[in-house]
Amino acid sequence: MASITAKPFRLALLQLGSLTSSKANNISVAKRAVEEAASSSPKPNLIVLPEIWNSPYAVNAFREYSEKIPKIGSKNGEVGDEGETVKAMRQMAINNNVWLIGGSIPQKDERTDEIFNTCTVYDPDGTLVAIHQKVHLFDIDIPGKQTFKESDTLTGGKTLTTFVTPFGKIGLGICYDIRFPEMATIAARQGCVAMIYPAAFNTTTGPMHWSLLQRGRAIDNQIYVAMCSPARHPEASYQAYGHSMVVNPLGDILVEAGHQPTTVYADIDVDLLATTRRNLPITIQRRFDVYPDVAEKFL
Ligand SMILES: NC(=O)CCC(=O)C(=O)O
Repeated sequence: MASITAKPFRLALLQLGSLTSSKANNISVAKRAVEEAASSSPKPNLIVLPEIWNSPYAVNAFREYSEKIPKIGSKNGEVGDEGETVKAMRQMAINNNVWLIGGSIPQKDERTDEIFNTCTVYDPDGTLVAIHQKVHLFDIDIPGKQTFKESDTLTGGKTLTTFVTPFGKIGLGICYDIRFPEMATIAARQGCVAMIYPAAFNTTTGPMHWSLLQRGRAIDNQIYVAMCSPARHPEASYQAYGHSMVVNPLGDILVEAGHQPTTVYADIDVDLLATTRRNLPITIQRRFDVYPDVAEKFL
């Protein structure tokens, strides 16, 4: 297990409301919410947007709203042909001097013509520091309740994603990815202090599993877990659950939104990781002689 190096930090989850079919509107909504969160006191270090916030969450919309995303390491002003949402997110990070997990947006790979559900992360200089393409596509059919098939238009990503900040290493997943516990376990064993998932559960699966999944991932791995959802929108074809949430390594819910537009904040106390791991020493009691270390090939 990699050791954890981290400092206390403050997290803000933006549960955006007033999202429409206008990308320009959605960018303005996000920009305002980032400004408001960044000007709150104490100022958050890391701000998170929800899943697919610049486009309707609908399989037939993803291609139309998709954008080109430049390479990791690309800097502000260096890239001429990046999409308008990426440009806007860089500016949000720079203008507010914060780290920004840009939720997710539909990404077009111009080389292969594939569309991905993609999260980008920016440092306070606007440098693109991480890209996570949703690995597990949300294909479910609960008759009479919830049917969705991302794979109709999206392609699944093939890599796991972590990034390093001055306050610690963070693991990324997107929504349905949380149902696959290996991702969080690998991130924890690579030294991540938190797994953060831009997300959009719905009114069927949200009440069933939203909170349990986060608490489970947190307790199993003794890390912080956060999910950031859009607010519910009565006119949308997909009813997002809301309830943006942060859970600590003991599985306690630190903060939970309702379903209305709001921003929730949580202070990440890194000492609690060490205390939890000392008091419940599962990280040093694993029996890799009985089962292999799932993280080994990624370390
Ligand atoms: N956008 C998603 O991946 C939704 C996942 C979801 O609702 C679930 O229950 O899992």
